[in-house]
Amino acid sequence: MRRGLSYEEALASILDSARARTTSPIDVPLTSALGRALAESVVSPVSLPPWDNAGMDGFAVRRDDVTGASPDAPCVLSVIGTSVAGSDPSTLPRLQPGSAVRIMTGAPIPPGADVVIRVEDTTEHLTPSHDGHVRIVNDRDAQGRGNVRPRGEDVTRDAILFAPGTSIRAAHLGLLASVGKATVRVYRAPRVTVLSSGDELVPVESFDQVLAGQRIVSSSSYALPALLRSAGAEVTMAPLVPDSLDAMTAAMDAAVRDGCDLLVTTGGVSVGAHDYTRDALMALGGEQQFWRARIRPGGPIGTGQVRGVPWIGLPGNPVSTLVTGMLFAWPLLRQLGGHHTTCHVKLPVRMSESLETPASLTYFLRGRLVVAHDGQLEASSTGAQGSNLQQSMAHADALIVVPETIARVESGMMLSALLLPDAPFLTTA
Ligand SMILES: Nc1nc2c(c(=O)[nH]1)N[C@H]1C(S)=C(S)[C@@H](COP(=O)(O)OP(=O)(O)OC[C@H]3O[C@@H](n4cnc5c(N)ncnc54)[C@H](O)[C@@H]3O)O[C@H]1N2
Ligand code: MOO
Repeated sequence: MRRGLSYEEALASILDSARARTTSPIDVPLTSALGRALAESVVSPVSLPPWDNAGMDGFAVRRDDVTGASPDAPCVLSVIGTSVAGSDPSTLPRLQPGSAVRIMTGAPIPPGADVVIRVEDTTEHLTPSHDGHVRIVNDRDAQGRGNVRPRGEDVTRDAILFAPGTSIRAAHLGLLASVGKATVRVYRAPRVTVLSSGDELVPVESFDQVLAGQRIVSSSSYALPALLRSAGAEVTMAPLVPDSLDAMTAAMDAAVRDGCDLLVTTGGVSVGAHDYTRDALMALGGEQQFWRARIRPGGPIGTGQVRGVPWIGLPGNPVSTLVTGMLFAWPLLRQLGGHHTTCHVKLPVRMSESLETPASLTYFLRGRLVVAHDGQLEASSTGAQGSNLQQSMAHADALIVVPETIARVESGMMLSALLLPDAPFLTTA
């Protein structure tokens, strides 16, 4: 019997049920916009560059004057002015035949000029003359564009520069600044509250109880918020919840009352006598959307909504929590935050080892990636893969996706891998 949804069905179900739920647009100063998604179309009121300008330091000249110049037959022009970055283009002299204007990179091209000869191709470079003339000894810059960067080459005035849903990265900040966006309309960061349950769990500050042999640290209270923040979310980690229906119900109720865009629970979602999460959802009048997916780790994942707030119940084993947090909560938070792109980076990888995998389940193998000698990305498992083994995740760069149809991975087989959102740099074999 097939238990639960496939990975693809589960992801589609989670994203589809929250399509209309992007956070509200807010205006923020440009410097606070990094990592957010645009909630407006950005139209540029200016052309960039704003004027035809030089791509090299040198001399603005007329193409006809300099064509044919060589060390044996230098072209001698009289220098009638200088254009520096910041010069007012309307005050520059017009080039007549036989004249040149000294020019710096980025400075406006004077009228009449159509080529910039780099300074290295003049005798000015090594032996500056003081007779008001420049000697051009090479005409290679007179070919093609002639080191002239045309007005509007980068950005056309009145054109749409970015569409809503664009994720704002470093380069976007630069362009937004260049077109005058001191304030940007973005989707507010989605707020997610994380509730972790389990009588055995303590915060790291209570490590004495771990040493006394009675408790374990709630590692997911540290790992999961970090992962979810990498999706652009504001994460509130609620106090640890004891294993009781009343405690879980009260904690979920408080989280939703306090206001959040997504409620994530960890643990208590399987079939144990103390697994109260789904009962608490029901006690609050919530709805379960699905429970269980045909994946490992993370099979007992549950989703639904409580008082209109989407809920994802991540299984408690710490690796299952992180894997399902990455596979399902991360893309949902991207979508809630208005990002057009919600998926992880998917890379083709060649397996460098053979291993058995569970049949009829999509298996997310924690993998290390290296660039092999032939330039291909090569993947291997990080070792023992139990969903309680945190090292399997800590040493991973990616989740290698082994589809339901594959029961044995052979060395050399091509698979795809989802890069962890905070993956370290890839090494070379
Ligand atoms: N009879 C069955 N037993 C289990 C099944 C099943 O289908 N039938 N599924 C197994 C799978 S798969 C998983 S995953 C777990 C999920 O169980 P829960 O979500 O109910 O999680 P808990 O029972 O609360 O905890 C499981 C495990 O993880 C540790 N844990 C929990 N929270 C944390 C935390 N915040 N930080 C660190 N470690 C945590 C907890 O101590 C348990 O060891 O169920 C299997 N069982
Ligand atoms: O969800 Mo479980 O991860 O297979 O231990």
